[in-house]
Amino acid sequence: MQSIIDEIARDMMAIENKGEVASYIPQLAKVDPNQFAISVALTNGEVYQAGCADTLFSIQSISKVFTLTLALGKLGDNIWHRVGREPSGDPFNSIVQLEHEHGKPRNPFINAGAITIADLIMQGHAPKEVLAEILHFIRYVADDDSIAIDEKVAHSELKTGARNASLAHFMASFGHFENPVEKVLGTYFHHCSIAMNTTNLAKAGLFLANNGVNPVTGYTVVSAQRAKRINALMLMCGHYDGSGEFAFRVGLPGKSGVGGGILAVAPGKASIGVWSPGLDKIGNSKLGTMALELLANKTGWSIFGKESC
Ligand SMILES: NC(=O)CC[C@H](N)C(=O)O
Repeated sequence: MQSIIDEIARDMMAIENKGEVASYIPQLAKVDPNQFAISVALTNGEVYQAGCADTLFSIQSISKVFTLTLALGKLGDNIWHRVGREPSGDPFNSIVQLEHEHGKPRNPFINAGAITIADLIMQGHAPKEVLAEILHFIRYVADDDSIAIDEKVAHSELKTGARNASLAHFMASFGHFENPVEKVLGTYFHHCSIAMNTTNLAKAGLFLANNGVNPVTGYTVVSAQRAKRINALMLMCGHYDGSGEFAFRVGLPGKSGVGGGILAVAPGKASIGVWSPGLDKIGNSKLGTMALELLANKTGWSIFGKESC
């Protein structure tokens, strides 16, 4: 495994066009695109890393996997009254479907869906308390108590978050929100601004690769059924309108973020964190996707089968 990912990291660093860093969040626009990291946590507890795997980056929408897991823990299947589980086929910040579908977002991973999930997990509590809970959960699954919110990114998002604010107010106009819109947005912007490295991410996803159980501690994080369902949502919706392309090329459940990270799950085998800040046109990490495609091909981990037998 070490030689496979060393080779992938070398190949990625040699590519000249590394994509464009997200510019609509000014703090993310400052990140050097010339960086790549990959970490692979196997279900037997071994962890492998290559590139700048200790460098922290903004996990952005990858945080939606953890907030969805928390929401399911608190409310179970009741969340599906407020959010759907179908791919949207639209960009992550799109508003068009919301009017037709009466303020019910297509899935928990587009922005409207994740803002709804933030409203659901708040249950009348202050953003500070909910964020402490989200952080506590992520630190627990990643086994790293130093994981924290990058306040600069959170403020940068807050200042330029007109689109997300529009989505939230539009949904609130249907009478769906249980908490004040500004507080829900504050919670959402802050959980998107959590900083992690690829090894944190790989470890944090292990429970999804191992039927809901963290294979290192032996603790059950979620039921096997829930892990399977979260993986299904990641496969179908985790890359927005690029989810089909990601399934076609990589063939693993995955969740991307505009910070350039991707968490991918190879059920029964491994959890993988990759990061490279340059994005493709859809807003998914360009080199991150390429690296996962190479890894899936070299290991035969695609859930759809191997390239050759
Ligand atoms: N795709 C993403 O990572 C988007 C998350 C970002 N915080 C936003 O709301 O726009």
